[in-house]
Amino acid sequence: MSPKITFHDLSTLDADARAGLLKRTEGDLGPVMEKARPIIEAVRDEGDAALARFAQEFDRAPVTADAIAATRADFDAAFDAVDRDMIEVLEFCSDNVRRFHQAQMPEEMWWKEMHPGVFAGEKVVPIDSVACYVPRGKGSFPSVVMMTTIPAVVAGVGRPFIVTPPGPDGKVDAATLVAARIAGVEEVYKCGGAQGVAAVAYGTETVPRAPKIVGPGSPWVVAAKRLLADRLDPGTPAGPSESIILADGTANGRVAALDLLIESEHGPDSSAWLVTDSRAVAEEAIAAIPGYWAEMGEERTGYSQAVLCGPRGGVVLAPDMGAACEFVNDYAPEHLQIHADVPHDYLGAIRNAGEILLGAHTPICIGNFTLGPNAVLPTNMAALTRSPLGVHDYLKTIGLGYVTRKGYDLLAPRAKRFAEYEGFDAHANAVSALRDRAFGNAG
Ligand SMILES: NC(=O)c1ccc[n+]([C@@H]2O[C@H](COP(=O)([O-])OP(=O)(O)OC[C@H]3O[C@@H](n4cnc5c(N)ncnc54)[C@H](O)[C@@H]3O)[C@@H](O)[C@H]2O)c1
Ligand SMILES: N[C@H](CO)Cc1c[nH]c[nH+]1
Ligand SMILES: [Zn+2]
Repeated sequence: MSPKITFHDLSTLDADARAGLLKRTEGDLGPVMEKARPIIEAVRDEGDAALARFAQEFDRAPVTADAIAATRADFDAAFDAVDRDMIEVLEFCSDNVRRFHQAQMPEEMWWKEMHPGVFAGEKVVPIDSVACYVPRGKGSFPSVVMMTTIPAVVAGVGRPFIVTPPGPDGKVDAATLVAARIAGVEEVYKCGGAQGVAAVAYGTETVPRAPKIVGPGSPWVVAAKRLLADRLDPGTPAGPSESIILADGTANGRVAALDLLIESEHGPDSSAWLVTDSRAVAEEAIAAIPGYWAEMGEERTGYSQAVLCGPRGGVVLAPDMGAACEFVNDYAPEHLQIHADVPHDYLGAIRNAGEILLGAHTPICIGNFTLGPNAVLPTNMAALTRSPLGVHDYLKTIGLGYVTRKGYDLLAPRAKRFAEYEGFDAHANAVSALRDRAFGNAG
């Protein structure tokens, strides 16, 4: 018999119980942080030797300290190992991801004439290097290679590279290497988890140090990013996957249930909710789920049941769609899909989500793999303030200014007045008569 799917009627919950539904596993990383600390210190002190030891211990992978980098031969062998149809899929999807991110690129430089002779603007520059974390614990993720490396290449990052756990054969997942070569990135290092993040933060004999790491990961990765945030930019927080399927009374509960299962199968630490104002849709979805579990493998079913029958997933019945949308906004899910005859009607009401996928023909897996927009999205409520991974994560802007003599005459007296108010003598002097004298002008 299938375990009981979690069900909450929002109209019966008090504020504390409602707030409890918003919680993710990332909110409680204390024990993982404690265990990640010595792993980080070992990598800092011992470099590649520690990476090899942790690969053997945590990944059961026979990796040695002199073989942390994937070789050209590994890449070539990967193209032989991956089926031709999968390579075609990787090429097709990579092309969509590339075209989306090319469209996202800002102008290299812009100027605005604020007043006659007063010019202000910005120059956009790629960062020098970046590490792309590609998970490999409860699956392999060539899609994450596409989502992290392609925007880096489009943005023009000088040295993008990949860190990823080795498999039990001591090798990098073959499709990960194929996706990397398609993206134009041929530097891949076999280190994952907290030790992979530490390798990037400190550098080892083999792994180059980088100022930034992007990409999703397990709590080990998230914890290490937090612990090392003063040494490297940890990018958008992207932890265990999470989703909300928002459905109104026009939705087909059986199809909504199929889509609810998508992100529930990532791991027992994921979160996945169906939120609807229709008791009929809720009941139809709950009735359909056991049949879908029967079509899944044992491991994925176990993860999905842990999520949908536990405290971080299931079905939420809202009194109306206004309340349902407000629940979504408070939750700020990584992935949101809207099941409704006219899904666009709800677009205006949603303020907080990593992505909004509209309609029953846009399931989250299409966004994960094939659509083009980035699927590395903010988790754990970071969507309240953060955006999906994109070219902007690999770019920085530098402010620009240029003032002619005519413009100077307009700005200088006001700068002087400001400097006097803030009490900065040199600031004031630099825009006083002293400047004219320094130029050698009379007066
Ligand atoms: N937000 C996104 O865009 C996105 C995309 C894909 C996956 N994800 C999420 O990323 C996560 C991937 O997790 P994963 O486990 O599959 O891969 P992972 O590579 O992130 O984590 C596996 C690594 O964790 C370390 N580890 C595991 N157990 C350990 C232990 N007991 N002690 C020390 N280290 C340990 C090991 O180094 C191992 O290689 C999932 O939670 C998934 O939901 C998110
Ligand atoms: N759902 C993940 C982001 O949360 C992306 C992904 C990759 N593979 C499967 N799913
Ligand atoms: Zn997914």
